[in-house]
Amino acid sequence: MVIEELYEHQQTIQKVIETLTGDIEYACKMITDCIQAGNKVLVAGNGGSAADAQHIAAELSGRFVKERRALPGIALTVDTSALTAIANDYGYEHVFSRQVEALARPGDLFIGISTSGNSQGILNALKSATEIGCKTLGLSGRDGGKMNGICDLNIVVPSQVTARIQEMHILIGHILCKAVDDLF
Ligand SMILES: O=C(CO)[C@@H](O)[C@H](O)[C@H](O)[C@H](O)COP(=O)(O)O
Ligand SMILES: [Zn+2]
Repeated sequence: MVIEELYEHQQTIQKVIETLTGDIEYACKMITDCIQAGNKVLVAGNGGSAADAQHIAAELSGRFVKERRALPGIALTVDTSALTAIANDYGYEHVFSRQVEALARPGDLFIGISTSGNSQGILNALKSATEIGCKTLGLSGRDGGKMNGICDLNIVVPSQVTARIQEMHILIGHILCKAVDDLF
């Protein structure tokens, strides 16, 4: 079992190298352009992707590798009062979009993470972010789901396996953070 899991990860990373290098380079430009212009990065996802959202945001406000100034990254998964109130009063599918409407400004970058590309809360947040005038980056998998066509860029990890998709998402997240480090 162990070697099969490791090989599956290796095969997925090989496919990412072959098919997504250009997309990842473009995403690096999206995040560096955003921060360089004085705007902020908002990130959201569910379950394992919530952890990824927090991980990426923390690399910005804290640090990734290099010693540099604090940079504006916010995960929309951490305020349990906002999450529970919005879910309770409006429905779970609004937990991220409502926070986007409260916090996002034109020029900000919203990163929505969903391995299926179909989680309604992420889809709603991408739509709200677009309406506000944010740039939108999707990190998805499988066939990209409904995130196709509603993001400025939807990076679709070529795998059907949630775990492998998540592993590629955090790798891509770290590459985005490296691009930011290289600039600041
Ligand atoms: O981490 C895992 C599975 O590896 C789970 O917690 C997973 O993230 C959850 O089932 C999510 O609700 C899946 O949502 P999504 O990736 O399709 O948007
Ligand atoms: Zn997981």
